[in-house]
Order: sequence, then structure tokens, then C-alpha cells
Amino acid sequence: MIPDSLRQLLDATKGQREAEWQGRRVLLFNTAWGELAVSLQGAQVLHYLPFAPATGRAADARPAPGKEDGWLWVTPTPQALPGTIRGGIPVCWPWFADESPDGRGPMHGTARQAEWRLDGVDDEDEGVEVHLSPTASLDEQLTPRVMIHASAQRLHVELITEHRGETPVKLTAALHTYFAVAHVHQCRVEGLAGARYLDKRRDFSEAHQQGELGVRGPLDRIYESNRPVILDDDERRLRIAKQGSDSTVVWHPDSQLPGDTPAEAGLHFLCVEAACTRVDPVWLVPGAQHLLATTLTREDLAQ
Ligand SMILES: O=P(O)(O)OC[C@H]1O[C@@H](O)[C@H](O)[C@@H](O)[C@@H]1O
Repeated sequence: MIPDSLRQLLDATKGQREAEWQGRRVLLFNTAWGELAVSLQGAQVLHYLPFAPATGRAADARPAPGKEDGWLWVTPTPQALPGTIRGGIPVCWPWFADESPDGRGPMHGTARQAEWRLDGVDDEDEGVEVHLSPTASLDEQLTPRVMIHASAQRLHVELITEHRGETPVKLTAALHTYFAVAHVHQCRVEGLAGARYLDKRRDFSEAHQQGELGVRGPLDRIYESNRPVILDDDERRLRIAKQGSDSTVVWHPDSQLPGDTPAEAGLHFLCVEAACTRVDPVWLVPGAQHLLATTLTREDLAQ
């Protein structure tokens, strides 16, 4: 589910172009393998819709109104600049949630609000690779880059952190994916059974996941897991794999929606995040790199 205004821009795109959406520069791709939209504010993927063979749809077919419109959800009423866009895959960096070094930084770090530049696009027949870096320094010692690879088979996003400073630094981060789902209360997240989790709604109390996770109400949990999960919303089964992450965050606020999310729209997302959190912070030493990545594929159509 994406806003109509973004859908219109994508429909008016042939191949690749840059456009303005909600005051932000966005990169748009509408090609034989599918569609992709990326905001230069935050290096944030906003939309991904693969065409044939993953969906079985003719390469140039468009979803009918009300039908599948991508794997990612974006609020129809995003905040104005300098606010951030709720939806797609926000890049939370160089800290997750409120874990800034002095405890006073913005929630989920500075990267998602920052302006990023396009370093390159590798356009291939079967997909596209987009490389981005921030236009200004976001940390005294750490430098991030983002690589997005989209094709008919998968969406793969990498957040690479390089340490160019002198002293060890603690890094937490997330690829905070908002999945578009038929209805949040129909969702199952498979692959976390037995995993230990911290329940943020209960002051980070510790528990273990009993059986598979069915979403029926508000949820804000950090699961200790490096394994792939399947998100099943009764209409589609997406496989969510990851690298460089021992935390899987599952979040939906149920009816306590943020101000930028209308009630009806809020029923149609679930966040499943590849993260490094207080559970598995990364201590980076000078000269070292860290890769946090997530890979999304259709599990029900896999060979
Ligand atoms: O509203 P924000 O800053 O995008 O954060 C959304 C949510 O993001 C999740 O990752 C956190 O676990 C939640 O606690 C938080 O509320």
C-alpha cells in the first residue's frame, strides 16, 4: 500500500527517473522486472513491486486498483519536512530507538532524516543496484553507505558502516521494514518459536516465544534471533532473511497509532526489522566495517 500520489508518479515513469514527492527527491524505477521507489531523504526504500516471474504477472501489467501494490507500506499522510517518512524501509543509524550515546538524540538515529546522495545506479536487464551515501557527516567516527538491489526475484538492502576514527564505537541500527499486509491481525511471523525476547511494552521484561507468533494486538518486541522469518498475512508469504543482525524487532502499535497514520491505513502494516539493538550492539574498532542487510523474497513462489 502506497499513497496515490506516489502511485501516480510511478505510473508516469518509464525506466528510471528522479522526481519530487512530498518535498523529497525520489528515485523511481518502472521497468520490465518491476517497480522501485527510493527517497533521498533517509536513503529509504519506499516501494518495491516485482513483476514476472515472481508474481506471475505479465511484465508490463499494473496492479488493478485495490489489488496488490507492492510489498511495502507507506502512510498516506507523511510528515512534512524536516519530519521523516513513516513506511518503506527507514534506515535507523547510528543507533536504534533511544540508544543514542548521550540518551538525547532523536529516536532511531539521524540517518533517516538526513539528505543522501546518489553515488551510482547499476542498471541491468534483470534488476537494478542503487548506491547512496549521506551528503553530510552524520557521526564523528562512523560513515554509512546503503546499497539497494532490486530484481523480479528479491529486494536486498545493505547498510554498511565504516569506522574511520580512532576509538572503538558502539553501534546499534535497524532496517525498520514496514510490510504491507492484508490486515495486521491476520499476520503470522514464523521462525521465532522458542526465541528469547525483550518486551518493550512491559519495561523490557524477558520472555520466550511460545509457538509461532500471531499478531492480535499491540506488539513491541526485540527477539534475539539471527534466523530468517516468514511473514504470512493469509494472502502472501514473504521470506525475510538478514545478515549482521541478532535482533529481530516486531512492532505494531495497534490502535495507538502515531499521528501521521490514519486509523484505516494503520491496519495494513506490520514492522519486522533486521536490527542490532541493546541485545546485540556492535563494537566497531578503527578500520573495521559492519554490514547489516535484509533480503525479501516470495516464499510461496520460491522454487
Ligand atoms: O515512531 P518511530 O520513531 O518511527 O518508531 C516506531 C517504533 O519503532 C520500533 O522499532 C520500536 O521498537 C518502537 O518502540 C517504536 O515505537
